[in-house]
Amino acid sequence: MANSYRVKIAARLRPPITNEINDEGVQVQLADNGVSYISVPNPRDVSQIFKFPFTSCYGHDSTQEEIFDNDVRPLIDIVYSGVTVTVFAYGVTSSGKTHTMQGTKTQPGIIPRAVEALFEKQSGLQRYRANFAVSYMEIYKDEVYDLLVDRDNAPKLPVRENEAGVVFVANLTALPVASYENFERIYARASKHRSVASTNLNRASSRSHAILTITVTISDPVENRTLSGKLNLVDLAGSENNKMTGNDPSRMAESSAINKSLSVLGQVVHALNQGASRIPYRNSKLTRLLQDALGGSSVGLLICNLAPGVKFRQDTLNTLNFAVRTKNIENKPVVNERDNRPPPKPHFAAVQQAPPKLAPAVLPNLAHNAPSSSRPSLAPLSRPSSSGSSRVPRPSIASYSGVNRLSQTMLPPPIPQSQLQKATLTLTDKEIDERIAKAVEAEVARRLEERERERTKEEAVRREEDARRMATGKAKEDSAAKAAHTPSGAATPNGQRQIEIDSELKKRLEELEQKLEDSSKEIQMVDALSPVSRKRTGRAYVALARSHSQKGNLELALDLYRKAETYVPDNIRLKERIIEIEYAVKHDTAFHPSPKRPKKTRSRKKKQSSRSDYSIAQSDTDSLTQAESTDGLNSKGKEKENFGLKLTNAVLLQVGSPPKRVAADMLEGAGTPRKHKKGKVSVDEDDSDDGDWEQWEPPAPTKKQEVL
Ligand SMILES: Nc1ncnc2c1ncn2[C@@H]1O[C@H](COP(=O)(O)OP(=O)(O)OP(=O)(O)O)[C@@H](O)[C@H]1O
Repeated sequence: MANSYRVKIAARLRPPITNEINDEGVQVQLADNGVSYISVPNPRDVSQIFKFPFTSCYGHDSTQEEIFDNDVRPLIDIVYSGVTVTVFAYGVTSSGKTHTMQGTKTQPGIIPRAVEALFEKQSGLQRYRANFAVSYMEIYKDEVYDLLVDRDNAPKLPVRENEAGVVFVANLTALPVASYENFERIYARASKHRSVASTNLNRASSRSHAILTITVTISDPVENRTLSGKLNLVDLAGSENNKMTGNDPSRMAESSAINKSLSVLGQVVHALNQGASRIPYRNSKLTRLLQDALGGSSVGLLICNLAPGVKFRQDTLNTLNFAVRTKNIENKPVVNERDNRPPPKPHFAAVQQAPPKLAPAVLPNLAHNAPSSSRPSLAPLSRPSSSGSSRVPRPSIASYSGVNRLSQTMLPPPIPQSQLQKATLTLTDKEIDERIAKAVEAEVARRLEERERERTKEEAVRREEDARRMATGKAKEDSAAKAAHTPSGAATPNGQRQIEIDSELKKRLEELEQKLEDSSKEIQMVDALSPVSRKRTGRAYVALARSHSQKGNLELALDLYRKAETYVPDNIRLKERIIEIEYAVKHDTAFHPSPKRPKKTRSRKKKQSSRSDYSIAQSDTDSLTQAESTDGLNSKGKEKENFGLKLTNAVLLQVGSPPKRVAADMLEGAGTPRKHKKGKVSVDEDDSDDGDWEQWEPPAPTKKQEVL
């Protein structure tokens, strides 16, 4: 669950201005416990004093700098952390809202100071880059206008909500800002567009609510991520008592709109405090646009401007009551972060990924005034290592007629839900790795279990066979008879050599099997991910299956062929082989592989060149070729008898006595050696020849190739 942060309240009492009597009706006090409060006498019983304690209370002698440094400067770092911050000035007309937010040339207010501080921070960045864009709008008589365009042509702008529930102003201008001076020019020009009129209480009374938004886009080129922070600076129009303002009909229409929107603002705050199920944000454009600051996902600071004196006492009490209710509102700030890296390829281990939630911002305790010197670095706010990025900010500013103009808002812009979900589903490399590692662990465990079962089975078969031989007492005779039937038997030097080769073959195959079983997680991971690796693993299984089929362990061979099939499910030759062995197992008949296809020229050449390196005689190779080409076609007799040996020789041609390097490669690699040049073996990365599986030669690894 996201952390909750209350809207912070600061109260500022302005000094008396021309013709105002300083009756000290409203005062800023400091309690014994160090807490400051605003004291206002009860209008009905002046002996009774109402006290309104706030974290920050500023008296009439407070300076612009003081307020900014205490309450606003700490928010600059929060903006740089990708969070939206909203500062709004609230109070009766002429209470000093515009003075506090905008200020004057000699006494600049929060807006120019904040922008200056944003640029200051930008100049100190090293690894990161920060870009700014400004938009400025006013809500006049409940209509939104763009203050960055010529006022005469400014159309009413619609307030919309995207599928993610984000409220935005369509077609609002966003101008990139390169420097503070650049901003000053834009802001000065735009401020002239704001609706201002003279009233009895204020000769330059704002007739609208003004919302200035600075969007700060912070890019991290190393991690290829973007943070998008926003600073909304809101100068509300003041509530008005038409009797006091002496408004004419046209001012009264404005006043009515102002009072209505402020009344809805009060209702929203009240509903939030009551925990109401429906918050009336939609009842005015002001509250719709401030939705994120009130019970939403931004950090809020409300500055209550107070006018001095008994004359404004009731307005002051209204303002302070509003402030008291507002300070109970809880927001859940989130970090607006975008991951710009290309989305990872879909992977079986990532398929089940649950959509990550918005990353809540972990903010410093804003209830305390942070000293200006203790400003944190670029990303001062610890963000939970969420599995995905949080709200996706609006895309970069598009250029239009020399002015960057697009859907811009004080809040993030519309984003198609599908796009939003895609962005939030993105996994980090680390998460993918973890998932893969888990999946591989499970796969390795499964294989080991399977292998154990096979071993037990094999053991049982061997014991059964031994027992049978012991029982008949013919074990020796059988052995002798077998030797007698073998053309290159043990009695001859060739026979002795054959036994050595057989034993070497057995050893190497066992090693190969063992390597298959004991493959490291990373290798298994590549197997799982790469089609080439799958093919190679399939081939390794085929080689093992074949060696077992040669030994007569057809059931085990069948199992291995089936395993191979899981890696290469589309291999027709393999499917045929499985059917053949299944038939042989089912009907308890000898296994006769179907005839081999004629070899390709390239393959024959390669074979021949390899042969010269091997210690097996050319005649053996020839007899193998002959046997392979006629298997299943010749009469079963003699051919059948020699079948096992010939196939054994076939394997020996591949595994038996190759040059040292090839032999080592064969036991370690899973690719297919293609060319032998100056004693080196190279491997085609992607072997598209799926058909001739029985011709598989154990491979040599490339640099990046996995080792089985
Ligand atoms: N702290 C202050 N120090 C000196 N003068 C101030 C201060 N605050 C406000 N004033 C002055 O009081 C007058 C009214 O202030 P301002 O226009 O800022 O009020 P406002 O709340 O914005 O009014 P409105 O809602 O009508 O726009 C201005 O002349 C302004 O210069």
